[in-house]
Amino acid sequence: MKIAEVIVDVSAYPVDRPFDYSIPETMEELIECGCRVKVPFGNRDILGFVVAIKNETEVPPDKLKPISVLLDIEPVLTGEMLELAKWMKRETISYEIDCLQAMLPSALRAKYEKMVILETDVKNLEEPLQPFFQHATKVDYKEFEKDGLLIPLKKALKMHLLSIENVVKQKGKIKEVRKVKIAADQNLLQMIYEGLSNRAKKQKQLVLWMQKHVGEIMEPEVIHEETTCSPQVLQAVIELGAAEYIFEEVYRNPFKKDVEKTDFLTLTAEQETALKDILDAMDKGSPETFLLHGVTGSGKTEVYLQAIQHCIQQGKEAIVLVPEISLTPQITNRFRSRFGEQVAVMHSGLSVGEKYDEWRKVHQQKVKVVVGARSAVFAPFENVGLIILDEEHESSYKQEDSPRYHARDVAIWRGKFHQCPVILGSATPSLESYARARKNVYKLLTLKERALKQPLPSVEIVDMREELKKGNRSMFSEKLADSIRDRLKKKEQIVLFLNRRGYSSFVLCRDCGTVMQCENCDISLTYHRYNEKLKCHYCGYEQPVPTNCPECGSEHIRYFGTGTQKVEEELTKLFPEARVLRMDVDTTKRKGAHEAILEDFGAEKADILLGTQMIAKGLDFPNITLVGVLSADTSLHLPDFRAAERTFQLLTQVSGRAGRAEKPGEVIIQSYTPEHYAIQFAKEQQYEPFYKKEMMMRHEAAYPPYYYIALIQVSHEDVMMSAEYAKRCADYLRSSLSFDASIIGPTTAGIVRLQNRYRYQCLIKYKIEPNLIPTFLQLMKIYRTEWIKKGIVLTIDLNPTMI
Ligand SMILES: Nc1ncnc2c1ncn2[C@@H]1O[C@H](COP(=O)(O)OP(=O)(O)OP(=O)(O)O)[C@@H](O)[C@H]1O
Ligand SMILES: [Zn+2]
Repeated sequence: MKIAEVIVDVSAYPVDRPFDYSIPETMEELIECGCRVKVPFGNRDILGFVVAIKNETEVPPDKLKPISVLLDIEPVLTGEMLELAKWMKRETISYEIDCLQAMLPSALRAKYEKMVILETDVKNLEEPLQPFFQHATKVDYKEFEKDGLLIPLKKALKMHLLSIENVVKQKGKIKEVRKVKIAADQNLLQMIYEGLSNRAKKQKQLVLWMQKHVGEIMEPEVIHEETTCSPQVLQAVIELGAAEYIFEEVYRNPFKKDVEKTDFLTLTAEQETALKDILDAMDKGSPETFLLHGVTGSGKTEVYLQAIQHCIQQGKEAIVLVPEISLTPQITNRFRSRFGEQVAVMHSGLSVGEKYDEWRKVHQQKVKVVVGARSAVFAPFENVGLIILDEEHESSYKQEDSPRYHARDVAIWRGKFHQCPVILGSATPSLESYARARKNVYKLLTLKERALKQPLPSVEIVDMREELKKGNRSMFSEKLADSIRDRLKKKEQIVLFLNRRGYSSFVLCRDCGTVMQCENCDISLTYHRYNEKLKCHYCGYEQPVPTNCPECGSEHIRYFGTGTQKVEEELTKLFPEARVLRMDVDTTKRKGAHEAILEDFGAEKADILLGTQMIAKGLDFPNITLVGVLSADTSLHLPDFRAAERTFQLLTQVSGRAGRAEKPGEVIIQSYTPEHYAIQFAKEQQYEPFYKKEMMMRHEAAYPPYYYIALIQVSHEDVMMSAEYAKRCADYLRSSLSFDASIIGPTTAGIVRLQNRYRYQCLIKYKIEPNLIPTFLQLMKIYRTEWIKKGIVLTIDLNPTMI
């Protein structure tokens, strides 16, 4: 008898290990490692992944249960992925099941119909399969199941004569998906909530959750995933009127337009040198990591493109990672215009079905290149020849939820597995990567000049304190206003960058100084003009703007700070002739909106592009000659040791949008702390001096890259419980770790109360600590077996990107 080791889908189980199940005879020829199955666990059937197949087990025969259902006859995960999950689980202290799930598109977690598609001439099929495809090219998988033809089907799949497609719902040529639209009326939801009896606990929970997502449209799978409610519970709540089903058309081709082919550019000498080293590593099959440090506009992308070309010529595949925020059509089109149909794109803007389609192209080896955000690092290619992380310094490469992996680490692991090089590219590398490059752990490649030899833009810093003294209370300094006027006259384009969102950052009572706060979090609420409400950006809580101060009753309520909407208003007042496009979370909510705004700006349908972080990266428009940074300081004063680094990176990146073609660029940075070194070095646009200064600061404070850090966070609804268990946690760490590791805390977290939970944390700094992982695993075990029952939530984040 054959035995399967199965990782089961219960991530709250104290022991994280595979369980043995017997393989029923009917499945023996069909089952493989990487297939999903249903297995009995406790008193129900749950999902699991087969991670190994063996002949023996220590489980006594009367305890051994058989696999109930085989979900895939083609494995969804490769052997590489199963191995990677084992590594990730230890590296990030998470459940193996969470690692495995993170590698798959969410469509595989949803309900779908499986169809078998004919990929060849019917005659090439084995005889028993032929009748199915005499009159159809698409046949329901269930037919084969019913007729016991899974074995020949599997064979045909292996030979790529057939393929399997998962379909959400089909009607004619258009694919429709069913979505859930949550009621837009907060009061209605509240009434439904209050009307539910306390015994309907799950339904109450769901309605409570819906109150934070008023009016939103979501896929039911997303709701199930986020709330763990069953379809029955959702159905019941929909019947009560808290939400309704709507149908949306889904165009399964995520590319709206075809792109024209572009040719390879003749490389500059610097690009040539960099490329040569990369190609050498590819030819030698050497898993080297390169850090491609190139100033903005130096043509890093062209180097990637030519390296990918070489990779394809070698018959291998390439993975390109881009931060979600800059995964714009501009970027993806540059890859599509070179490699056409050989490119798949993966990002969060796609629907569940589209994501799945793209993933399947990769899984079935129909494409050679994947361009995507963080999770595309798991693209199931089997013959990877090159992995690229563009803008490698971006914090979005680190996943903030379990499994807390960094795409850079996963990329390097895969590079070793496939014996292929990894390129980390940036104009402003993270300190960690640059330090590694200086120690020759990574190989440093440098592009010092812009591709067309254009000079970097000139940068001027305006001291906003002086403006105030002069009596200028506007958001625009005289200098910036003059320059904007000048460009409008010359019909050149302007980018204005604001590191904020919403209309006003916060609302304050002028008499007593009370700032309107979220009910659930220790965070001030943000005013949103489009619905005239105050909103919490952390938990989604919303309330109307009070007419009187809740503390002192005063009517003197004032809006503070500047958001993009407010800037836009002032812009139209100052420059009524200017055509302004605003790009922030509010204007890009609708699918494709991002794309449309950039397209309009590219077609010069607007003079000014005003936006948040979204516009700092990747934009490559020749007519932009002025970049204005309205307030450089906002990211500088965050309580995080990377605040200066982030500010420097942001300012350098956004400055780099100016003067990329023939016309020279100008950058104006407004600041209330112009003397700060991050701002001064950004003015020089010199990475090296900034790096040296910042390394000194990190050295003094014993922070990365000199030390590693790990962050343990404990939270509970009761502040005393949270404090108590955080202390137990710190005590445990102190008793288990060596003297080389310093443990700071427990202290309260930056935001103490979030979503009604009080948060404490311990920070661990260490250089070499052999006991670290075993200690964490042990701590996790204590948590999972005991503390979790008391309502404690404990998370461990190794190398956190934000603290
Ligand atoms: N060898 C070359 N010859 C001519 N033009 C080039 C060459 N290399 C790049 N370019 C052009 O220079 C511009 C900047 O290149 P690219 O966007 O690749 O730079 P980058 O380093 O990725 O920039 P950033 O980091 O600012 O996004 C692009 O318009 C690109 O087409
Ligand atoms: Zn909140």
